[in-house]
Amino acid sequence: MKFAVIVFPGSNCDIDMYHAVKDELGAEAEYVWHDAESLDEYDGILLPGGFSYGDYLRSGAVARFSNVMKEVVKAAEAGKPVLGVCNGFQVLLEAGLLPGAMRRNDSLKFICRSVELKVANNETMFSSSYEKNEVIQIPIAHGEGNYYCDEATLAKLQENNQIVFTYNGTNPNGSLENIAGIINEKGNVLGMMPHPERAVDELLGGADGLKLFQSIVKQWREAHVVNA
Ligand SMILES: NC(=O)CC[C@H](N)C(=O)O
Repeated sequence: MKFAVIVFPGSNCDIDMYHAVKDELGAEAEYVWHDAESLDEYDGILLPGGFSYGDYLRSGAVARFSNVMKEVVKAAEAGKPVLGVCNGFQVLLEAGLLPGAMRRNDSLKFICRSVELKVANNETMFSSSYEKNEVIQIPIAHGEGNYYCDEATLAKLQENNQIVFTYNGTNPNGSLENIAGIINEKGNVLGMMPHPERAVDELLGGADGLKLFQSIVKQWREAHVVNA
């Protein structure tokens, strides 16, 4: 399985993302610059965190117009796994690949620390290696992680089981219903504010994020590897 790690001007978690999938997971990975014309050769698309285009206007608002986003939309429509972490999640929201919007943290402060997450849905291609309601430790690092959507959208997210991760205990940013990560209706585009790529090795303080990447590969193998 080969991953593309999309790099925008201002991305700053691309190296962590690459390290997570290449070195810790043992999958193939390549950096792909924002002006790329095609993502056809990749099986999975990763949008890392950072401050794409300086977070001007709103975080993710400029990045969504970059060349590569047409290809990300194409990959999502083709059913490939697309994961957006932090700024990557914000880009997916701005691009309309996920519903809702991101507001500034209710404290109006940038928060960087480890938080507890609950795996609210473990029946997705990104979370199948976790137990249902498993509590995991994953770092956050954001100023705009206060997820918001209107009532009708929230009802739909709940009905379809699209809320994959919630904050457990303290909600660090004021997000609606403690939402930390959501998936699209089709089940192949996940956005989350916490950084699983920063929790892939006990030496880094924890490895709870690794199962997310393992889930993606597991699903891909089941779909692509033909038993002889
Ligand atoms: N780590 C990140 O991706 C930061 C995301 C975004 N720029 C914010 O502050 O909310």
